Amino acid sequence: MLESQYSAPEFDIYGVNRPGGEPGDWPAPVASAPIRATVPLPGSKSLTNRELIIAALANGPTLLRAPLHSQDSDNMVAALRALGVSITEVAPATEGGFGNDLKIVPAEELLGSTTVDCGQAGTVMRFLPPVAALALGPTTIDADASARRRPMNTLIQALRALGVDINDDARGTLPFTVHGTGEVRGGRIEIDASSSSQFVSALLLAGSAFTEGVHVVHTGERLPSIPHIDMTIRVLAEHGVEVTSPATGEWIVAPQTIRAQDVTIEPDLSNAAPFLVAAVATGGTVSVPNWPAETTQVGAHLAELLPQFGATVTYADGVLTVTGPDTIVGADIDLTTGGELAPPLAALAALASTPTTLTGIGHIRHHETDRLAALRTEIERLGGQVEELEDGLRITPQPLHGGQWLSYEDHRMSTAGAIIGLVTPGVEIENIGATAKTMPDFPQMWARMLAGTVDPTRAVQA
Ligand SMILES: O=C(O)C1=C[C@@H](OP(=O)(O)O)[C@@H](O)[C@H](O)C1
Ligand SMILES: C=C(OP(=O)(O)O)C(=O)O
Repeated sequence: MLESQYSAPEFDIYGVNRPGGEPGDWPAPVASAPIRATVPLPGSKSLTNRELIIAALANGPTLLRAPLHSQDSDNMVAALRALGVSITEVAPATEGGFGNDLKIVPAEELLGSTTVDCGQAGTVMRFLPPVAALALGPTTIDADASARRRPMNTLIQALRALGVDINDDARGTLPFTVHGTGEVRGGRIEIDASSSSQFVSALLLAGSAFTEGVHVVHTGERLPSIPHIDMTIRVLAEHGVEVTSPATGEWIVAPQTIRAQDVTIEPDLSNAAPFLVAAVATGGTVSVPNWPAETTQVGAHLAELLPQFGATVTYADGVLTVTGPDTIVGADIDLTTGGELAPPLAALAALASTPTTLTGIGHIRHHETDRLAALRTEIERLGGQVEELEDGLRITPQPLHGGQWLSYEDHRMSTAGAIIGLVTPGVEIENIGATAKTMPDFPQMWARMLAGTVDPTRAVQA
């Protein structure tokens, strides 16, 4: 296993643990007043890992500006390097405060005979195997123990049907070995992507490099996270790759060249959620700069979702601002398109004055953890009332009390606990380090938000 540079902080940044927690837990800071802060955010995980895959398959070098640097992106970088892609860090022309740019030079020939560690990253475990199939030699793909439960069978069966030789243990999960021959036949394939949109994205991202291209037909009853498929299509289009969709749930990519092109990664709008929700939870105001006017990121839906809880949202000059209400109200929301927003919204719902129902999110049982069970368990442990539905949660607000909040090695569980802790004294987050998956600086960013300060190096970019 590769060692990531990111790990849990050795001690909490506030120095002491409060009663109710275990040594090493992170005492969630309580907001002593409504939060007022501007919070710049690091790059999008979903865009960074798509652009890395595309750059690796492109017809020349690429400069990725303002990419995310976190466990998920590190695992993607390491995986592509293991296949022979050159990825180097270069100092950014404009200091954005979130680390170096990345220069990617595709391999003359992708080579397997290697092992890849996906860590916890769904985008690596789904997007990398089709690329490994294009490499010459075997690539063994594995992940953290906690991620070995995530569904992979749809991709394994799809790649086999497209002509790829895969050695697995028939459990439909990692680890498995892709025996790459340097080419993939491709063609038409029917898949059931109801457990993750990432299966569709994975086939489309690499499909233009398959000999016959790829024609994906989704046969399942439901398809979650459609904005993430739209993101894949948009990013491919920006590199000259046309994806056509002759019918709903059907996509065709003809064999074609991926044009190398330098890109700037947008801030991660899903990671904006805990900060914007903090404004709602405390009746304060939080602004996020560099918010794109137009984007395929599902986090942009927060601008319509948060007003349903009573918040006011404004957008001007590239800055999104959320102001909390005097009284948070509950909402009934179908989150089929944005399941990754469920943890922060569930945390907010637990602080509302009336019940909330979140539906369309049965598939988030297959995220970093079973998020429906994890949210119910942890909110209930603090005194809340949550009913687990087949495809969602019904949250009935109750007075909450402090106590330990387990993270299940899930970054969005850690940040959901931090939200509740803002207004509930004594919440102790077990494993705040789980946030390193997509936001290694989360504890520091949270502290800066509470202090209302903005790091001048991270001010709004021109
Ligand atoms: O393609 C992507 O970048 C993602 C797709 C979604 O996955 P699911 O379709 O499995 O929900 C999302 O939840 C995940 O955080 C990122
Ligand atoms: C589901 C998520 O991640 P992944 O990319 O690992 O699927 C997430 O970030 O909420």
